[in-house]
Amino acid sequence: MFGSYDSDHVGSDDMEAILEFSRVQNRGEVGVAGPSKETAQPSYLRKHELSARLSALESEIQGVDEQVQKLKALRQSLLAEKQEVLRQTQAISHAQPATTAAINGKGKAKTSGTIDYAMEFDWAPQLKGTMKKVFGISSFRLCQQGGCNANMDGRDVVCVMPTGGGKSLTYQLPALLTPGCTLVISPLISLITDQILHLREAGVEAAMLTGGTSKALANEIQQRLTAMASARGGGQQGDIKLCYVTPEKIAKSKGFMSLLRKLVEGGKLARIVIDEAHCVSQLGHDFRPDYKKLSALRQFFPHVPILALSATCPPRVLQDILKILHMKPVVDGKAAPREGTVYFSAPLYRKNLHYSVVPKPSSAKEVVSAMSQYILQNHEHDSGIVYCLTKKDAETVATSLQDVSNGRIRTGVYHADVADGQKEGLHRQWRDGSIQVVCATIAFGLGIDKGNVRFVLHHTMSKSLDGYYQESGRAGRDGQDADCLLYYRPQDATRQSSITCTDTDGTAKLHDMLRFAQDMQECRKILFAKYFSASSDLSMTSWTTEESSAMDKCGHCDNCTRAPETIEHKDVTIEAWQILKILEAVDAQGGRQTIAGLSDLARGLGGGSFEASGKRKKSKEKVQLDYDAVAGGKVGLSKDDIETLTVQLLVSRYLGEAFSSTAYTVNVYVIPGELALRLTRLTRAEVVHGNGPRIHCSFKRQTRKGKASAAGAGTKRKTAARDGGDGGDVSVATVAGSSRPRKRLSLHDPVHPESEEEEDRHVPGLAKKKKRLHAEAGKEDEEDEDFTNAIRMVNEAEPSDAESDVEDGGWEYSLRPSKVDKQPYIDSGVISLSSDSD
Ligand SMILES: Nc1ncnc2c1ncn2[C@@H]1O[C@H](COP(=O)(O)OP(=O)(O)OP(=O)(O)O)[C@@H](O)[C@H]1O
Repeated sequence: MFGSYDSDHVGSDDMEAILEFSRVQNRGEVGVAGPSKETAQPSYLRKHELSARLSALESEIQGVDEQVQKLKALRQSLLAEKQEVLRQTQAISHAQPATTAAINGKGKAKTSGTIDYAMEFDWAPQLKGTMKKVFGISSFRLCQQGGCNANMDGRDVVCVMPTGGGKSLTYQLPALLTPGCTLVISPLISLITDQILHLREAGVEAAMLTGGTSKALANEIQQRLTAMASARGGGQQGDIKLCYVTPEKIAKSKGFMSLLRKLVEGGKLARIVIDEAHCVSQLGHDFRPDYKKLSALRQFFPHVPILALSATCPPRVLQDILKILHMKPVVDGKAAPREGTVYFSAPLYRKNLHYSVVPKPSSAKEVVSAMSQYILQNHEHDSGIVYCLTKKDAETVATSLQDVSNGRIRTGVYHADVADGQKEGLHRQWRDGSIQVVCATIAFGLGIDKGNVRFVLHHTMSKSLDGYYQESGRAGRDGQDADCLLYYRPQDATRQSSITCTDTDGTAKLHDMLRFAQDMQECRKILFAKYFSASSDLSMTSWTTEESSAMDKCGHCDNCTRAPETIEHKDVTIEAWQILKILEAVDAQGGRQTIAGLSDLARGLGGGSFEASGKRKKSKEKVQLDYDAVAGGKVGLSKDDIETLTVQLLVSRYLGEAFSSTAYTVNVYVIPGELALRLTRLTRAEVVHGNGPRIHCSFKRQTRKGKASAAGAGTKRKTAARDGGDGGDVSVATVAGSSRPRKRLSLHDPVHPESEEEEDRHVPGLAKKKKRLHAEAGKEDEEDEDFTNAIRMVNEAEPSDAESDVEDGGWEYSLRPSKVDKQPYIDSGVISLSSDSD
């Protein structure tokens, strides 16, 4: 070692080092490892040695890193293989391949190599046994059996069933029969809470992890899931069979994702259920950004089956769901090849729901009396819901219903401002029957799972037909008969308009709702079918059932069973022309009219004058309307008929709306619409001679022998449908869902004089008549005052309703979008406009 030095290059430093080295050697310390080495070794040697050690270590670490990478890759592939083996094991132990199934007579193959999941499989006894034992349900409905079978077979599934159809069972039942935990992603905490409540009542181990779960409880649940993940073998006592989370948990919690990974690695994540799956798609109206992030699930856990559930899923939304969730194209659930997402859909039409639109009296008291009478006479001991427009309405209706029925109807209130504890209490009492009727805003419903709701009344119509379908759909979820009554009066159009006015899409939707409410001819089922096929590209076949095609009448809604003499369908082109002319004159003077105000003015109430103000006048002044010059006389229709016609003209664009907002209110006025000129450019004589478009409208009429009772509507329909009759007035009817005879019910349909002339006959004496008209005008002014207050109230209440009706403010539940640019969907409705003579 010493000799290896080149003496020519030895300097004084080196010499010192050499001497030092010799001294150390003499002490026999060279090569001795230990603390003294560092000081003893010459620094140049130490440098060399350390650098050699460093590179050796680095190279070793690099080698280890490479091995770690390789081992990680090996682990991943082993895990994937394990998942596949688990899946196959499950499939082999449960599903019958088509050929075997055919031999067994179960799960018969429709065509070679495909599986009919709608048939019975080997696990049928367990499915049915558990369904009965745990959920108390004896038979499957719609596509539940198919959904369960495909789920049990470890397939990816998309299941589209109407609201209340029973989608939950399609995953809850398989969750109980397969090892591991089923993860359910659901949009609302209230919905999750309700499901958990039900499952626990049924003795099922279910848990929820949401932003609202306390830290202690979340820790406990996570520990239980971790223990499940690492436990060997199949199910253990106390395993969490269903774990519900909101999409935010998946999108934002890394800890939860790593917990899921552990479950997957332990083979304990049985399936992932995505409820309200249409929320992943931006093409759907209910898009939620956090739902979109669910796409990560398939990327992270490629072998865990996914079940996507929705109440309505138009084709383009379905395609989007499949793409975002990385699911394969759909295959028919009744002839499914081994590859692909098994697809099931059930008709949207629910034949146990009996729809009626009933006239809504003009005074608030009368509305509540009508409802009370309806409930006591048709559903005295049944549970129901009354949907109201505002929180204030819900409270008032609840109190008044209880008062007017002398406490026989026990009511509760539910809206966004009700404290959580109270909501839970209400829920409990409603379920156990101590509260009979819940008066609520739209905050109540999504996820409210009470099967035996026998009636849903709408105190004010919904703001869209989607909303109405969904809200009314909360009736009869147990499949038994239930009534859906919409209390409608044209003035409610204004109340709703004041809320939806900022949104063009909202206005279009409201007009669709109004067309439905005003229609007194077309079957309600067909109206729904047409609307949904036009607004959501949903095939009409969604409304086809085993018994009838989409375009067959239901035979039991109000329009199918209406006695012909209870409506009058007539040509009202002249009256429409008059209304438009009067409005034109008002508009020319800078005046404004509400629906109610226009109706009064058209009939000559208030002395036939109107307030001219606005931009064109400096101050408010009364202008006397010259009826003969402007419109060839007053309009000879009753107040209600004019309002009905006004709404028809509104939804068919002969009239438009103008809004004027103050800090607290939005006032809604009717103005000449884009089509108004089609009529107003003509003279009265031309219209009389049949020039221009013709306008027909249906009006409710009372019969002499009996009255078209709101209270008896559902019953009458059912009797008619059963007897194959025409739904004519009957004196004895039966209660929904029973054959118990019931007394004929009284009417809440307000008396409508058909014209001033007829009114004259009923009220002899002009002075008397004038007195009454003025009194009426005064009363109506009062109503307007109330109405303005109501709008004020709406505007105060609605924003918070809208925000807090649903969790995670800003997200509002509705079934599907509607296309703004679509033309009105009703082609045979109340109004018919013919331009042949134009
Ligand atoms: N086969 C069945 N027979 C009788 N009742 C059933 C059946 N399946 C489910 N139900 C009941 O129907 C009701 C609605 O079920 P579920 O909550 O699953 O509906 P859903 O399709 O999820 O509705 P939504 O879309 O409104 O949430 C529940 O009360 C449930 O117990």
